[in-house]
Amino acid sequence: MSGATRVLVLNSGSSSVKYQLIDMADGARLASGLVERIGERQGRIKHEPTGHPQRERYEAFPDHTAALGAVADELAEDGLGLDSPRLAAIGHRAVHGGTRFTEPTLVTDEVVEQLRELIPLAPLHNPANITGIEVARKLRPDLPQVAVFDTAFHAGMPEYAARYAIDKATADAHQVRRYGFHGTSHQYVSRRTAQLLGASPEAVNVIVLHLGNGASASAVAGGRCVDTSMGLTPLEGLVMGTRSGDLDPAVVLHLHRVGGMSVDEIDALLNRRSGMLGLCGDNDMREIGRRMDEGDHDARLAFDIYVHRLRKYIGAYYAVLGRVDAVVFTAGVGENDPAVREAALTGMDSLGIEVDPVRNAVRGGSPRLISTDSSRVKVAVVPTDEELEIAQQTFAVVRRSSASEQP
Ligand SMILES: Nc1ncnc2c1ncn2[C@@H]1O[C@H](COP(=O)(O)OP(=O)(O)O)[C@@H](O)[C@H]1O
Ligand SMILES: CC(=O)OP(=O)(O)O
Ligand SMILES: [Mg+2]
Repeated sequence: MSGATRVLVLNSGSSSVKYQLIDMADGARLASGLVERIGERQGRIKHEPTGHPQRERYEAFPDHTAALGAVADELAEDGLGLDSPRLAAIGHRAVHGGTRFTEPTLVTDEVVEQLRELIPLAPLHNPANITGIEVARKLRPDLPQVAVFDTAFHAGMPEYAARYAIDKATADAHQVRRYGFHGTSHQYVSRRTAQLLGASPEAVNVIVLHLGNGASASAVAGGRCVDTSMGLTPLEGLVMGTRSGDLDPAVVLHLHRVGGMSVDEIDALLNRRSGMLGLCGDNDMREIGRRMDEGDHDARLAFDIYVHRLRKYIGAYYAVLGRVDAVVFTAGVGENDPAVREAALTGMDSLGIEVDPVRNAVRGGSPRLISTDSSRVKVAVVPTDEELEIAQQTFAVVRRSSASEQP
């Protein structure tokens, strides 16, 4: 591996692939990009070679194999192709690791098989992750591939937070427990927040609100996750773009028994046609904001439901942590939507949380405080970087395994 210090990270989602090529010798990002709308009539690839103009192309990517082929071609065009001897490894986001995977893991046939077995618990995510791994292994069979799991950061949650209050034997027989997701983001953002506060991660308690298409909250005490809002699958918790989040489990039984819906229909309803999309017909918060400005009632109500759920989790995790040093917003909505941030925290002065409206309105791409100077609890916006975190964890695995191979 001598001289090979670059890591390619692939974050394969249900209809997109995000990627970054990072040189771990100096942390330099050499290229990054995004393939969107895979499987649709027209997709898009946006490729940004660092220091050079970005390239954007519209074309159909029928599946993830085609999308990853396009990523490889774009990288090759900048002399950063997958055949480069400087590439040390490919790191993959893997969403559900079950009870088996709680650490970044070198990919083998057996690991892929286990990921396949976990598909029922992450139906929107694990299939795409597996395709990403398979394509990358075909392109560079000689290269270490590392899977970094969304569930890993939450694996150390106390058992009282991880267990559901159902019959113990049944839960154990089917590995029914709360796993939590977006862990790479919660880990990265909580650590970055500590840095922003000038403290060590061990010294701070933070509530992280990862609000993207999928959304989750976590309570992080001294660098360790003590509770998180997603559960057995990425369906529990906050209201999301297309997912319902929390509901009375009897809703499922009712829709089946009385509504006559099949289990698969209910699954599709709750995962793909609920959340903001189900409530108002749009799942993009930008569009919802525009509609609210025009006085649209459904958009307003959807926003209020979204915010109400968020406030409940903030209150709950405040109580779980006891002392909160910071509330931090991240991911697409959290980083870009001042209206959500303000609505989520308004009226919490008695909890020591005061948002500064001017700071909150400022747009920017770097970690920043948006609380007033007198706010006892700091409020921050910290852009997440799951790809950087995956690259670091991937490189650490590769270095460890090559060190252990030395005679
Ligand atoms: N400027 C913005 N204002 C409000 N919401 C935004 C803005 N930009 C992006 N978003 C929201 O972020 C979401 C995507 O977040 P992201 O973290 O990229 O999601 P994912 O990684 O789950 O695909 C979009 O669906 C949209 O709702
Ligand atoms: C786990 C999850 O919900 O991921 P995403 O937000 O990428 O959909
Ligand atoms: Mg995401």
